Amino acid sequence: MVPVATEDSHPHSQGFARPRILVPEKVSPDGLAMLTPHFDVDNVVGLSPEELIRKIPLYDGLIVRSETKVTAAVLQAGRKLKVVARAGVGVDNIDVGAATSQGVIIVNSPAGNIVAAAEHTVALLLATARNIGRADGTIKEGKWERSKLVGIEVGRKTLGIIGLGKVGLKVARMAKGLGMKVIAVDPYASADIASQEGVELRPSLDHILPEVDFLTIHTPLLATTLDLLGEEEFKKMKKTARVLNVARGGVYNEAALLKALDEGWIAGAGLDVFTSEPPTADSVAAQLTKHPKVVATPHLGASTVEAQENVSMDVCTQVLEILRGGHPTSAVNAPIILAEEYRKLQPSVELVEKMAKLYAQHYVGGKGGMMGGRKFELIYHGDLATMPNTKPLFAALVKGLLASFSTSHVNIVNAALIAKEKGIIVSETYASDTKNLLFANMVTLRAHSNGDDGEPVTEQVIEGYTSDQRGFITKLDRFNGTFEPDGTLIILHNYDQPGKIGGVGMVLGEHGININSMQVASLDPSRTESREARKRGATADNEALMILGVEGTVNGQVVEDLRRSEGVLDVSLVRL
Ligand SMILES: NC(=O)C1=CN([C@@H]2O[C@H](COP(=O)(O)OP(=O)(O)OC[C@H]3O[C@@H](n4cnc5c(N)ncnc54)[C@H](O)[C@@H]3O)[C@@H](O)[C@H]2O)C=CC1
Ligand SMILES: O=C(O)C(=O)COP(=O)(O)O
Repeated sequence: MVPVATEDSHPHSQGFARPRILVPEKVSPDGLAMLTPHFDVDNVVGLSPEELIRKIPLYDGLIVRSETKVTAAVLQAGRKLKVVARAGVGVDNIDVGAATSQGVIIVNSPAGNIVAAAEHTVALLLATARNIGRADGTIKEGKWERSKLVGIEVGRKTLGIIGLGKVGLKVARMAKGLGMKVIAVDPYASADIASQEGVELRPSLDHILPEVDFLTIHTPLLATTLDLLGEEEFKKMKKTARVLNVARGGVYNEAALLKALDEGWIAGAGLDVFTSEPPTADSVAAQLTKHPKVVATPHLGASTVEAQENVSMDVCTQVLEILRGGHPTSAVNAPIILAEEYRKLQPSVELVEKMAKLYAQHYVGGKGGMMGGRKFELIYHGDLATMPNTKPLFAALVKGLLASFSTSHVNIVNAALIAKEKGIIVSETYASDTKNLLFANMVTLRAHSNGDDGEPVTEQVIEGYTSDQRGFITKLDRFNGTFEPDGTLIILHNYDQPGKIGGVGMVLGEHGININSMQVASLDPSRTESREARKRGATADNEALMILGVEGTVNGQVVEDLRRSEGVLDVSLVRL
């Protein structure tokens, strides 16, 4: 069992806290066990909406099923929240829009419980056909009612399916196995797949309603599917027809359904889901659950041991990934990046973030520069230029640029929005220069900004590549030289004269700073001088950059002392 903790008793509430995850519903321990070695997981069931809002500010992650309403207020209170995981399919209990604008990633398990949902649909199909609910109820009361409970067969009958998605298709296959004819409506379904499964796709509801003996609906609950079937539609059906709902309460208008049953427009219903769960006393939903023509279950579609293990593993894997800085495999509000793609992109994602941090600290930070209004171009070369999804690289750029200027939590969900808010303009170019490339994954960052006089545009360039999961920078503006962007770097712009290294070493030694690595980048022979360099008259081939990887406390005084050293033109301190 996962340990339960309250905010007061929490073992980490005093010191450095590990990320915390709140699980306010019953979620299978299989997945949670993956999280407990890394995070503090609090499985606290039965929180009221107010209690949830009070608790949520402490948490980095939230894992829910269908009972917890993740409202805009909950998301707003969850200042640390990075991910909300839905251990299941439907996210209609989560305010996805509010999450997106706050950069909170919503993940779900799109396929973990679809077999369970389809099997439950078939269970309700047979239960409504054979009066299983009433038979069970009366026999438990000591009655032996046979003549009142004569059912119908499903074989050779027609099943109508609205929504031929993952669950709908599985139901179709099972129904075919029961010898049923299956017809369906789904504006987005593949006609090929439908015909392969022996399902007739029809153009509209009117083309199935009069014909079906059973009707089942498997769409998500959306504005377009709310009240999809009302009085008018029920009246078009056979009086012997039975309807099923293992999707969401509200796709059938509940009041219309109650009337259709009472008036005898249809013969029965098998219902797993309701507009309020549990149905509030005297609500239409409550009346439906008690109706003699209804077989009702308390939202059990996904409640099998197997489905719960699947969804728990699916979402916990993603939560682990996200809270460690990686990407989900099935984000509801973020571009999906496949695991395979992720492995290929991740080193470049790290490189781009570091290039952006380097840019921000070397060219902007400490120089009174403004990030807003700058234009950036990310140019992908070689294999990178063929990646179908470069959104993570775009996000890495925004994250790196803002890291030293803002506490905004940038991710692939909100990167474009935040860049826009900060006035940063980013474009992406997929270069076709595969020939003569030294490395398979190269990326160039070009920045355009206003010069010191606020007028024409100066361009800075940072170029790099990844190899063997490591990132390297090969070009910094007019200078070529390869170095690994890692740790604390001092970048010295100096005249390329003998004795320079010794002088710099002495200054650093006086401050007790060790040099771990050193690279000299020399002027690119094919360069064109920047406008500033031209202004300085520094067109001779006697400039260089010295990039020092250092260890120790590098404060403003160190930078000042280095700047005063002879032959040094400029110094910047970069922490990556
Ligand atoms: N009762 C339960 O415990 C469970 C319920 N569900 C619910 O089942 C539903 C379906 O899930 P999946 O099959 O995984 O979704 P899916 O996304 O694979 O399929 C939904 C299908 O509905 C179609 N659709 C959307 N609007 C439509 C419309 N107006 N008319 C006809 N078709 C329309 C879509 O084109 C899509 O093919 C979801 O609402 C989900 O929450 C899923 C699992 C368990
Ligand atoms: O996955 C879905 O959409 C479901 O409806 C399952 O809901 P549950 O996780 O059982 O509360």
